[in-house]
This record gives sequence, C-alpha cells and structure tokens, in this order.
Amino acid sequence: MTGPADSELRTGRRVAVVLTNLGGPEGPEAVRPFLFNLFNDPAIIGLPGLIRTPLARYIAAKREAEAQANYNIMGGGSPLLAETVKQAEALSKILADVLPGDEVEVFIAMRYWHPLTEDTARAVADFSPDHVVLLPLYPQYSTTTTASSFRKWRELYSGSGQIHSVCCYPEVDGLIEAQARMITETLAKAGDAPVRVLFSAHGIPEKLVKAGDPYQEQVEATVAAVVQRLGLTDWEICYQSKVGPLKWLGPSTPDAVRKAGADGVGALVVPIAFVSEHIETLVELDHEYRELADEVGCSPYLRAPTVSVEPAFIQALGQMVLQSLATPGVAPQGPAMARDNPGYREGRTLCNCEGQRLNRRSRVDP
Ligand SMILES: C=CC1=C(C)c2cc3[nH]c(cc4nc(cc5[nH]c(cc1n2)c(C)c5CCC(=O)O)C(CCC(=O)O)=C4C)c(C)c3C=C
Ligand SMILES: [Fe+2]
Ligand SMILES: [Fe+2]
Repeated sequence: MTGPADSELRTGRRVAVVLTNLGGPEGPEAVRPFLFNLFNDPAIIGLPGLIRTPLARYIAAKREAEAQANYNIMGGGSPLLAETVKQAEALSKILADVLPGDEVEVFIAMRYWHPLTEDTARAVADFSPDHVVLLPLYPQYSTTTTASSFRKWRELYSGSGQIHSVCCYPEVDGLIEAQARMITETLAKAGDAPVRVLFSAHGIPEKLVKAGDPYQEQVEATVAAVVQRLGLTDWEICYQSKVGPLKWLGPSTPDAVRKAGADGVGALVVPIAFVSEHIETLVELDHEYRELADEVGCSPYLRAPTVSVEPAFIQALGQMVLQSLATPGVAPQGPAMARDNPGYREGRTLCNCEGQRLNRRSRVDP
C-alpha cells in the first residue's frame, strides 16, 4: 500500500483506530440481552422509547429460543468478535509499518454486545489519543449500522482527540479485489456446471431506503464493481435475514435460490455486505439456504468466504485510516461528526461525506 506523503509523516501522535461492528452473543445466556439491545436501538425500531423498550423486551424473549438454536449450530455463540479481533490485529500490523513514528492502537466497539461502545469509549479515553479514527466494518453505509454506531460513539465518548470517521467504502479497490478473489476461488469448485452468482446482502426495510438510506445504492455499487472486474454475465443481487412484518428490500435470497433452481443453474452465494463470518453466513447461508437449494434442485450450491483478513482488504482499511488522518477531524461530540446524516434527514440519497453525491470512488469522511 502507499505510505504517507512526507508532509503527513508527523511523528509522535497517539492514534486510536476504532473498528465498529454489530457484536454477537458469546453463549446461550447472552442471546436474549443481545437481541434486546439490538431491537431497543431506535435505528432498528424507530418508535419512541416508551413503546420501543417493552417491544424490544418482548421480541427478544420471543426470538430467544430460535436464535439460540441457530447459535448452537456454531457451538453456542457468535464468532464475530474473534473474527473482528483477527482483523484488528492484521490492521495493527499494517499501521505499525505505515505510521512508524506514531503510537497507534486498534480498538473494537460493538454496537449490541461486548466489547460495547461504552467500554471501548472509556478504554480509548484512557489511551489519551490525539486522533480517533472511526472505521466501520460495514462497507456500505446504513442508518441501521454505521450511523447507529457513530451516534452511539458521539453520545458516549468524552476523551481527547480529533474525531475522524470513514463513513463507507462500497467501491474501494482493495475490497473489490478481495471479493473478486473469493469469488474466483470458489467458482473454480463448480467445474463446468453453470452457476449464477447471487450477491446476498443483509436486508433492511424498504421504507428506510425510501427515506434516503443509501445502503441499497451502495450495495449495488459494490456489486457493479465486482461484476465489472470479473466480467460476470449471470448474476443477481438479493437480500437475506428479513426480520419482522415490514416490507424489506428484495428479491429475497431464498427466492433467488429458487429461481436459480427453476432456471437449471447452480448458485454461488457471495456475502457482499459482510466482511467476516457470523450467524448470517455460517448458519443462514451455509445451512438454511443450502437445504433450500437441495430441495429446489439448485446445484451446485457454493458460498464464497467473506473477505476477512485478505491482504487487499486489510490494506484498504489501512489506506482509509491514512486518508482519514490526512483530513481535519472534529472535536469530540462536535456538530460535524455524522450528525444523523443530513442527506438522510432531508430524504435525499446522500451520505454525510461533505454532502457529496454517492457516486464517488471512495468515500472517506473528514
Ligand atoms: C450489513 C450489515 C447489517 C445490516 C444492514 C443489518 C440490519 C438489520 N439487522 C436486523 C436484525 C438482526 N440482525 C442480526 C444479526 C446480525 N446482523 C448483522 C449485520 C447487519 N444487520 C450481523 C453481522 C449479524 C450477526 C451477529 C452475530 O451474532 O453473529 C440479528 C440476530 C440474529 C437473529 O436473531 O437472526 C437480528 C435479529 C435488523 C432488524 C436490521 C435492520 C433493520
Ligand atoms: Fe442484522
Ligand atoms: Fe459518507
């Protein structure tokens, strides 16, 4: 990766890089409180707290047994933290090389389970940083993920340092290269059989997109870049993991698998909005949809691994940290930091990158 320009090589800075992610329960007893935290987030259920909190308690209790059964397939808990730690370690190594004069530490802040944002905010404050870089492990920006994590950080962090944030990176080269590699390696297993590439993203309710959430547009941008790089001809975007009664983005991944079966082709499912393995890949894609594929005669059924610690992807993360540090940050709890995404509030398809249109190549927030 490209190192910093001489002018950027300021030494002696204390830099905290905060990887934000969703979090997952480490064991069966953590499933219900994890689900409660998730459904009690106003970014997930947009109702006033007086209604949302009891509703979240009810939904968490109702989903508990089914969710525990799914987590049991992975040994009882989520591998998401362990996966994120691996990514943090890989990023640390790269940053030590490219910022040799600075003291850089990579932290993890999970939105719904440990290490929770409040604990990480304290640990980062104890580190007394000059700069904090918020780096979501979500390539595509959504009000339900990145905006929610940023908002929580803003509420809870009261330590030192300028705050920089990377809002999204749907088309960043290292991500596309890593995704393309995962697909190529998996496609090789299909031999001569015709296979449709199904780009499967976690869904969100359609009404959020109508209100300006740029997630769908950014998922499409990632897919377009991968399709172009590989010259794919038979492919489709679909959305998985629907929860609740609202209409979500479609087509659903199960419907796309059924269609592939009906069309007499196999499927290579690519988790396009996840960068590490967890319940939605290891259970939903590898178990539930594989069974469905067997039932509907969609064969072969293959799944590309997530980009995880692929060097191209981790280098892209490192590059975005550098770019982010090279632009002025804002004071903690300053008004400019992802303040509820102005484009979203106004119902326009903008992210909060200085109010610019979304079709820029890489989007790194100041
Ligand atoms: C791109 C990433 C994600 C988006 C967008 C997202 C939106 C979203 N999620 C739910 C509800 C659930 N998500 C659950 C697990 C889960 N979700 C993501 C990522 C995104 N979610 C990840 C990485 C995980 C896995 C965590 C793990 O433990 O490994 C769950 C829990 C599992 C289950 O019970 O099915 C729920 C519930 C909503 C409602 C939503 C948008 C409105
Ligand atoms: Fe989710
Ligand atoms: Fe942005």
